[in-house]
Amino acid sequence: MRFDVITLFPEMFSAITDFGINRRALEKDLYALHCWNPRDFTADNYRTIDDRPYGGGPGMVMLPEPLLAAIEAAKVAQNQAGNLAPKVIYLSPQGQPLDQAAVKQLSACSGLVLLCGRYEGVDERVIKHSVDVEVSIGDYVLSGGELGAMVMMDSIIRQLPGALNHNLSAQQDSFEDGLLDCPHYTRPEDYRGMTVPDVLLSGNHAEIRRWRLKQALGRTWLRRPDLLDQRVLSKEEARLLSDFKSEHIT
Ligand SMILES: NC(=O)c1ccc(NCc2cccc(O)c2)nc1
Repeated sequence: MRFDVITLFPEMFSAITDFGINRRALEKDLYALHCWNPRDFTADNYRTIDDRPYGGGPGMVMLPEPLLAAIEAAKVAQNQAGNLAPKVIYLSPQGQPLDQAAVKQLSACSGLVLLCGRYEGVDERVIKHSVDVEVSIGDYVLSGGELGAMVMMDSIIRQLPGALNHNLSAQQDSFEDGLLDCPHYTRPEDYRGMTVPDVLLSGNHAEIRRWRLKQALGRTWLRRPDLLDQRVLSKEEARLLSDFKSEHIT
């Protein structure tokens, strides 16, 4: 996976390249990251990348020329890396909400160009001319698209084969199967009188799997019933959830 990011602040991306799973994945060549700064694609001495909005109003809008030139340069680099039609994604509050299903789809791409806006956003003609899909990481406004890009990149990198030290099929991440995650425990068995559920100490892996699935279903029912609406339950899951409900003391 090759990421080409258009950003005024390339240094921000050390937040994912320098730490943990994302750092190891970079070192293992599971992905590559190249940042392009629109300021390097300006023609004036002040390296101007924004201007006031037509129609008035507060704030500034990013100029189309430097952005389109940076996107073109990124696309050429993607082409040279063998990715002939990289998807161009614009991070904005106006985008379609990012969810795990979208993350899985995006992780199948070989190259992505991520456009990070600042100020009030980019000139609309950039979106019309060069953006394939607009994506939002949530219903709130950030100072720029960079954190959204890093959130998206982190979730995609985790999907790349070899990124997680245990294979993904065993990985019951939240949302991996459309449910919230079950509770997790580690040492000590008794922490200030709070003990670990016996089943987890039993070594009975079938029972442990059932307990974890029941807890994930129950939690999803209690905290995010909307996720259950979108999910067909197996017979076993339906039974476990109804057991959880009947045992749940409100
Ligand atoms: N929810 C998000 O994914 C998100 C993305 C970017 C962003 N800020 C830069 C920006 C970009 C475009 C328009 C705009 O109004 C603000 N804030 C939040």
